Amino acid sequence: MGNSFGNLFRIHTYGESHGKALGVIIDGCPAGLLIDEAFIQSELDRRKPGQSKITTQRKEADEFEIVSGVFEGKSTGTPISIMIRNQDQKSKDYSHIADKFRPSHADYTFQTKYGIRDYRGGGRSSARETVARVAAGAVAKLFLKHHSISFYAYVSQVGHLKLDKDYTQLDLTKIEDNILRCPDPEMADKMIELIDQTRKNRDTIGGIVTGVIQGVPAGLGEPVFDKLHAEIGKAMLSINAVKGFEYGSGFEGVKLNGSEHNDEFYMDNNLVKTRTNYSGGIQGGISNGQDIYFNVAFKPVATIMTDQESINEAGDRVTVEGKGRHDPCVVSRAVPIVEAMAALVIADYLLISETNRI
Ligand SMILES: C=C(O[C@@H]1CC(C(=O)O)=C[C@@H](OP(=O)(O)O)[C@H]1O)C(=O)O
Repeated sequence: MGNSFGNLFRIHTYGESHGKALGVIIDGCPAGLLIDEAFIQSELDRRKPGQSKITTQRKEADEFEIVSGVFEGKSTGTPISIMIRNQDQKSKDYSHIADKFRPSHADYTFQTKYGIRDYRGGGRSSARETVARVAAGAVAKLFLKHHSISFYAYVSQVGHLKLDKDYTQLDLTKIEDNILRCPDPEMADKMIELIDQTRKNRDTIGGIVTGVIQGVPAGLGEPVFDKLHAEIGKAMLSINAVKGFEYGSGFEGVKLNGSEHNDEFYMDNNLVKTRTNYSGGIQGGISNGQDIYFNVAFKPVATIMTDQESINEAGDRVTVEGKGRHDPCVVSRAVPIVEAMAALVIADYLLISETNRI
């Protein structure tokens, strides 16, 4: 359990941070899809470690190998397996925590659940697992391009520094213009400086990634337990370090009255539209054709470069040294991960929606 995601467009990921390789098996991708390998690599490059001064300095090319499911450049309808080999593990950085529990990491809970754990780089609990999700998400995006569905994500907050514009007021073509992936250049500079200063202080900081999905037709989503926003929420909350999810008006919406919050319908030629979009493109758990937008909150990375008090497996009081190569803030590399998880949900729900009616 727990290593698979999705129903009809279904992924199964495998691998550990310091093992031989990580990867994904995608089951249910429709046949005949042109598998653009350059696009998959460009998506992996957006997530890979070592890409800037505000990320971990572990150097991984994250080049991939398609092992199955593709013939003459197209999907065959059989499971697509994509593998990414690890190259730059430094497992000795982790020998000091072999029997210690790092504060706010997954060490204690993995040890308690399984009675054994690969402590090297956090093993399976490492955010390196998300390389497999981004590879699968790239395939989902290729499929969804045929349906004119597009995905954007960007950094909207770092620590207390928050954009005061929403996605409709920002130029989303500017997201990749800076190492942080924040479309407001002035704010990006301030946020990068804050992350860099935090890194120099041997500490870490959190932030928010905003996601936007455009072009989703009305009618995607299941009515009761598998509401579209519930599935997007699960997808986002399954990403390492995520502590919060909200969509549409979210938590701020409680400040409005119904008279302000209701999204009035109108006809724009033959298209049904709403004058506002507090619903975030989903009503009754089903997409209504308007933009879907949401926020994902990432905690400060648990590994800090200072000593911390903790306990070992025997329950003795110990000091955990802060060392190794880690991200001072994950949000810049989380942007493609958020897009990938959103694409996986929409690909899955699009296929499900085709089974809803005769
Ligand atoms: C390698 C990646 O990020 C890693 C995520 C991570 C963790 O504990 O989550 C710990 C570090 O790995 P290591 O100490 O093994 O070098 C990060 O560099 C990646 O995302 O590809």
